Amino acid sequence: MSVPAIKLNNGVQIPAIGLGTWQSQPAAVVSAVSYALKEAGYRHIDCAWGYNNEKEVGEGIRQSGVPRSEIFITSKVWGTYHSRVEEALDETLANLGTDYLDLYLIHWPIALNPKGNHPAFPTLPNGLRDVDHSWKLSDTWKQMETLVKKGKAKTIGISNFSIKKMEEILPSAEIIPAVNQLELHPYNPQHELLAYCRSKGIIPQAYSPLGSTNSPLLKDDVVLKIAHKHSLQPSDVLLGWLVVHDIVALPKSVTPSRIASNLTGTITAIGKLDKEDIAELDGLAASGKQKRFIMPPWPVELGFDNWTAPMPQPTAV
Ligand SMILES: NC(=O)C1=CN([C@@H]2O[C@H](COP(=O)(O)OP(=O)(O)OC[C@H]3O[C@@H](n4cnc5c(N)ncnc54)[C@H](OP(=O)(O)O)[C@@H]3O)[C@@H](O)[C@H]2O)C=CC1
Ligand SMILES: O=C[C@H](O)[C@@H](O)[C@@H](O)[C@H](O)C(=O)O
Repeated sequence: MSVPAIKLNNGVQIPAIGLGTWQSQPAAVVSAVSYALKEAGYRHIDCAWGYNNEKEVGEGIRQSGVPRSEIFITSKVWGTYHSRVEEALDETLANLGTDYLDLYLIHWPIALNPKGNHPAFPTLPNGLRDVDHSWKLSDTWKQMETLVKKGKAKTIGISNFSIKKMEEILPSAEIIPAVNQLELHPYNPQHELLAYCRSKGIIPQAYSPLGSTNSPLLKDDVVLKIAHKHSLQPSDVLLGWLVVHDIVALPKSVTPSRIASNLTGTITAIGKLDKEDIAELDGLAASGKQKRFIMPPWPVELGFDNWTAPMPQPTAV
């Protein structure tokens, strides 16, 4: 079985399907990663310092016995480390037990106070996340670029960047981000943002491709109809739709049968989905189903369409 790959703007090939690890419990993620690599044929794992399970992901990689050189590993720098990106990467490399990453991303375009009241989620007395409003994103990107020069990250990219946020780093960037990891699925296709990414040579990666926790998109009537038409599973339809669009899909699972089918089913779906299916899925959000599932309470304007998360209200003084 050969997993399709997508060529990035630096010539590196990225496997189009990767295993997500957010909210995978530490014990479960060891076996999920090991199973994905050794038994199911995955060669791409998506991690983050902020997931608090990178040591266990590293253990899963070791237990798989698959050589490091065959695996594409992504991680992400968390907001409290925007002023010390190399320190964050060094922690991630130590956690994973490797000396380089294939891809390193800025997790969110928001710097958090590194000296705040929590190492990952510092808050102000009013309960809002403690954002460093004076920090320039272009300075975070400069630090990312040095990691490529040092060989610690083969490729660098961004995550959760709207057009507005990309425009804060692109004018001074020496290296154009290779990817932008975004919430992408038929309920949140972000057509305009993707067109902008493509125009800059930035490949989109889809997080929460099944709708995140408990995979709500698997129950969508159109997805079920298309699955039935081609004798596919709904997950195959959702993941296949992404890969057909040259979008990297990152389904998370700790369940062996799902880990396996998310790879094999996607490959089958790529060959079966027809133009009509793709067009119907492309238009689902516009038909009234637009929905985002991941909207952390950032107390800043991110510049995304359809971002309806309520801002926490500061307490009155
Ligand atoms: N950059 C960012 O800010 C973000 C990045 N991500 C990345 O994207 C990955 C995927 O997104 P995530 O939000 O985890 O959600 P997903 O859309 O991948 O959905 C995960 C859920 O779907 C279930 N599931 C997986 N496969 C199947 C299947 N074939 N049939 C039925 N249920 C299934 C999982 O259950 P179970 O595990 O129990 O099998 C889990 O409950 C993350 O793990 C992370 O790596 C995610 C969010 C934000
Ligand atoms: O990658 C996964 C997500 O971005 C996750 O890290 C955030 O949503 C985080 O839980 C938050 O509350 O900000």
